[in-house]
Amino acid sequence: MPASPLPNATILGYPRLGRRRELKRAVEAFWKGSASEAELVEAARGLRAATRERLVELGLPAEGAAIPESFSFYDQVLDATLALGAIPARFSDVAAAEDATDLSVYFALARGDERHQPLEMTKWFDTNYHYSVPEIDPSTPFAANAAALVGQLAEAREQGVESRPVIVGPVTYLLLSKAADGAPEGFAPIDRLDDAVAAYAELLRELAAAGASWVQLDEPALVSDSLSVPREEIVALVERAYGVLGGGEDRPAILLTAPYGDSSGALLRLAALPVEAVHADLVRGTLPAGAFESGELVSALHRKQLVAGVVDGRNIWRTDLRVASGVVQDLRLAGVDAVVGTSNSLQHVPHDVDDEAKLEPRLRSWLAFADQKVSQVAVLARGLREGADAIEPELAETERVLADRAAAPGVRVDGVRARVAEVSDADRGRASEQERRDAQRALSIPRLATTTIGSFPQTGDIRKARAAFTRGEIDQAAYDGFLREEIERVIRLQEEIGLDVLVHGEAERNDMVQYFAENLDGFAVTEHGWVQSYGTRATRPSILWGDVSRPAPITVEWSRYAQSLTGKPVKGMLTGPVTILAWSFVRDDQPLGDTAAQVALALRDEIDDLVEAGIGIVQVDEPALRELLPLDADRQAAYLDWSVGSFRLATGGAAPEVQIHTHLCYSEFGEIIDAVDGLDADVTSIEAARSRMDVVEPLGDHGYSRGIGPGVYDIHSPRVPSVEEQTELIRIAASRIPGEQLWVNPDCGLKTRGYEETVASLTNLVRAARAVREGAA
Ligand code: MET
Ligand SMILES: [Zn+2]
Repeated sequence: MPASPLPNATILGYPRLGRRRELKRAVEAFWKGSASEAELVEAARGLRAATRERLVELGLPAEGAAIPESFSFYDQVLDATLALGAIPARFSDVAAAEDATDLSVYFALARGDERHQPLEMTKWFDTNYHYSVPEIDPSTPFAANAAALVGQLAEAREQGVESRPVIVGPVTYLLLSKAADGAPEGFAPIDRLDDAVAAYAELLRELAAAGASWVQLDEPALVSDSLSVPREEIVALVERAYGVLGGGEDRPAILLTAPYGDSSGALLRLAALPVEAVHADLVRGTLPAGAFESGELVSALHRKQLVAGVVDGRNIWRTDLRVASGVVQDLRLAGVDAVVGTSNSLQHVPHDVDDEAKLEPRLRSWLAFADQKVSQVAVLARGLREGADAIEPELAETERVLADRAAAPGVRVDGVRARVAEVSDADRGRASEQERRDAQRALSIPRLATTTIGSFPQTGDIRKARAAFTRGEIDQAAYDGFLREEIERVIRLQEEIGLDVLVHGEAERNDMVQYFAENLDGFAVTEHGWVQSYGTRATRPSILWGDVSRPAPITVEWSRYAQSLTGKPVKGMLTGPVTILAWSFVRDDQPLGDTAAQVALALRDEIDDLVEAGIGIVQVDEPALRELLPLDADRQAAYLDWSVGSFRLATGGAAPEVQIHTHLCYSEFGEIIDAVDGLDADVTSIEAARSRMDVVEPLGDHGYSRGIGPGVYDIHSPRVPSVEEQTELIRIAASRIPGEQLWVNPDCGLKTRGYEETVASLTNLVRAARAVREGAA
């Protein structure tokens, strides 16, 4: 300290799995034992080197800490746990083992072993990325371990790059932690803030000693109203923590970031902290109202840098460079030392549009994946250095591309728009609950009816057949024949097990969103557009680029076939509009609600056709309803309005005798219970086994009157829950919810499970339901 300022271009982070998911393969080989730890470490080093080289090639300076060290073997919150030495006591035997290495402890926490449950995983802010939840109690150790970060710095230096270590900041870290089992009543991890900050201070000292000029501390907690502590208090906690960290002598310069939302309410206070740079997400957020014009912001930022997150790290569209350039030029003109940056880490977008040779070139020209976004940052930064005129050709070019996008066929389809315009409130309402209950008696569904959530195990055979079909090795008829056999097998199996409401098993779907994207107009799918979901897992979100419509029925033939095989009711199975949007990259040129309504109408037609084909029960999954809830409380009401509205629009055409189910797979339910009620589904299944039915209580209190299926079988592990265990859970639920409303089902779909454990678990589930039904066990 004082360090030289950051160069005027940076990003907050970069995808970690590698362009071809090399890290996934390396880590999984290590887990399987087919690669040594040394080989894994070497692979990771190679990936990090490739990333740095690529970032320099794309225009980030190699000097001055513009390049973040955002690599992770598994998860950035887990990285922080290791860097802080905050190993939960229940893993102390692992850490003490003679042959323990940092990496073996790391993966034990991530994945568990025979004797240890892994750390829980949960969603990171409003993304579909999952982090490993730290477990903190009053005696959790905090002892800095900077080895990994220091190693990366040295590696970078050898490569001729001065990089910037990135760590989740102390306030966010603790607010995302949970109290370890056995922690005293009333204890909250954030109570340990001072201890954690001391460890961070030590980390910073070690980094400084290793030559780090800058460090990035991420505090997305600053933008969230969904944490256990109100936002106002979070800002105060950040002030307390950074007051201490900033006061430290031997430390790198600090860049404090606030990604994923609007920190404008706190920015003036953040600017007053003893840090050298603050970041603001200027895609989702704004600058503090009035403070810019009044000069307040400029004086608050005196001798500090502002990293202006003007390039969207959550989406794959080309940035409107003219608008972004305007924002950063205004800052510069006002006297702010602005650095062009991304709104958040690019870990949520795929690598490179140029890898997508099969995408329609016109669509491709509208897109920017991580690499294109880095180039855009570099262009904007040049505009700051040389003046906006210097980048006029680039500004004009994006303008041309955006205009092309706006006018391209399929982006606005008159018929689709006319239909949305005609939607009225009546389309979003069904018959009264009572009327529906009466009409649905004809379905003859027993009390405590047993069912599953939809998917059955996706076996190697299914994946092989799909791959062969995709490669053109088998034709449509052969593939369809294979799927029919699979459906028949799954139906017979469910009959044998004795389930009451059957499913066709979803063997035809590679993914519950992509399958619909492939069958609806307005979507495109990518070849290499992988985005990390957790650990080594990645998904390939589809791109929703145009007006959405359904050229032909999608699921109807499979459901009709399944129903033709059995006298028991077969549930039709659809993914809901909110989830389709949440797990795709969605056009940014109109409100999400407008797009959701188009998807809803397509699904509405699908439900009509299913009913026409003799399907009496249709499930519309909305597992992402909670995920998409805005972090900002002010935006939540509007969100709930369009999200619930789109579900109701999708299902509102169903006659009273059609039973509509929905499924949500998370248990923090309290926050959106009104929304779930608002969906007005006849039956809702939710995850509940892991929390031992905790979710049922708020429902009971709420006077929830429709059907509810709290999961009694945790499908996240291969463990087979016994009859007794499941009986107990059903009993707990039945003590809080009238038996007529209760359904018995697993927590979620079975696609990731094997057949052996699935059959055993479902057999036990059916026995448990019977036992409670008969009051005999
Ligand atoms: C993530 S929710 C999954 C629901 C889907 N119907 C399935 O069973 O797989
Ligand atoms: Zn689910």
